[in-house]
Amino acid sequence: MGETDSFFSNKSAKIFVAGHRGLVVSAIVRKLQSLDFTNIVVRTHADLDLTRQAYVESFFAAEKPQYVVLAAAKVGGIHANNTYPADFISINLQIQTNVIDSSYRHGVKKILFLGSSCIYPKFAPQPIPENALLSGPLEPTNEWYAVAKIAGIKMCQAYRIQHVFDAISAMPTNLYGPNDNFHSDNSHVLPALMRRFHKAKMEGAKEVVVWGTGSPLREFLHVDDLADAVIYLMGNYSGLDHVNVGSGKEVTIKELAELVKEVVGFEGELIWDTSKPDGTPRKLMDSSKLALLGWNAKISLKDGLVDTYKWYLENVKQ
Ligand SMILES: NC(=O)C1=CN([C@@H]2O[C@H](COP(=O)(O)OP(=O)(O)OC[C@H]3O[C@@H](n4cnc5c(N)ncnc54)[C@H](OP(=O)(O)O)[C@@H]3O)[C@@H](O)[C@H]2O)C=CC1
Ligand SMILES: C[C@H]1O[C@H](OP(=O)(O)OP(=O)(O)OC[C@H]2O[C@@H](n3cnc4c(=O)[nH]c(N)nc43)[C@H](O)[C@@H]2O)[C@@H](O)[C@@H](O)C1=O
Repeated sequence: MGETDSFFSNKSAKIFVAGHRGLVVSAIVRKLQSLDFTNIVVRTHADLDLTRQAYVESFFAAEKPQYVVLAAAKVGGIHANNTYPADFISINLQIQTNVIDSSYRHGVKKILFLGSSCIYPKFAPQPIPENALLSGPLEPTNEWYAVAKIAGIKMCQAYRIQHVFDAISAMPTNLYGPNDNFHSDNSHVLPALMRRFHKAKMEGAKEVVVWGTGSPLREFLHVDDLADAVIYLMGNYSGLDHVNVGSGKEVTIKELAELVKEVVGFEGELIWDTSKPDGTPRKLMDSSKLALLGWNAKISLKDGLVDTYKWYLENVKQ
């Protein structure tokens, strides 16, 4: 354990990337393929339900992956988190417990667990350092998901301490890009607004409704940058503590809405629905630990939005 260069030296090592149709996993698979990794194992949710411990055990016994990236999860925006708290806590606890434990039991050399910036207290110091974890109350709209993710970090740490198992955790900020979830209500803000502005443009609507006050600040990272960071950490980090992964740039939701509106080419007005929750007021992460390890984000929000809208037009049924 602690040997960090072997990941890049064996391009035929078997890597299980859990959650393969998702935003993050599809980007990680693209990144691994671009680096000539040849033995990437994926399973659809229908083929392998990761909440079922016996199925997960059988899968690991049969496939014996050498590396695991765990990005399968129950994921959604502020409305989904607030509406389905039981799903967000129970599904995520089950998936991560099954996958981390089976990885250890079946001799996986290294696992990376993906958490989220929502693990931090609602009023954490800004930018948020890794050691702000468990220093205050969570944001109520996503505390169930956050508690599951915090348990994932602690499980990786506990297995490292007790079993000398190379389990690391990365905490991404709000992500976006190709293969995002563009659902009208359950998605995150960026794909939700892209879809709503596009629909309004096509229908010649004069107004688009945006949730909340527009004042919360969010940090966005393109999923290709996140995939690059994840692979970088697989090859260059083997520590007990989790690592923040952000772009270092934040915008208000109002600024984001104006930018998405411009990229999509919608020319009407924004109407703010203040009956909808704002969520946490600000969550800019301090990603200096990752910068010290040698990694920084490359894709600007404007370029990332243009790329994502192009993908949306080519791939999402209008
Ligand atoms: N998107 C974001 O802004 C952020 C995401 N993250 C984290 O990144 C990771 C990936 O998120 P993201 O790609 O956005 O999410 P997606 O919803 O796009 O992808 C998650 C994937 O997990 C699969 N999955 C869910 N439940 C199960 C299950 N029981 N068995 C097998 N597969 C399952 C989903 O399949 P299906 O759709 O069929 O259920 C889906 O393919 C998650 O850990 C998330 O917490 C962290 C910070 C921000
Ligand atoms: C990644 C992260 O994602 C979630 O937390 P969140 O950052 O609050 O995410 P969000 O993208 O849903 O909202 C951001 C802001 O945007 C506003 N907003 C405006 N209009 C729409 C809109 O149409 N849809 C949505 N979803 N939000 C909107 C919304 O009111 C809020 O102020 C959690 O799942 C959390 O667990 C998590 O990990």
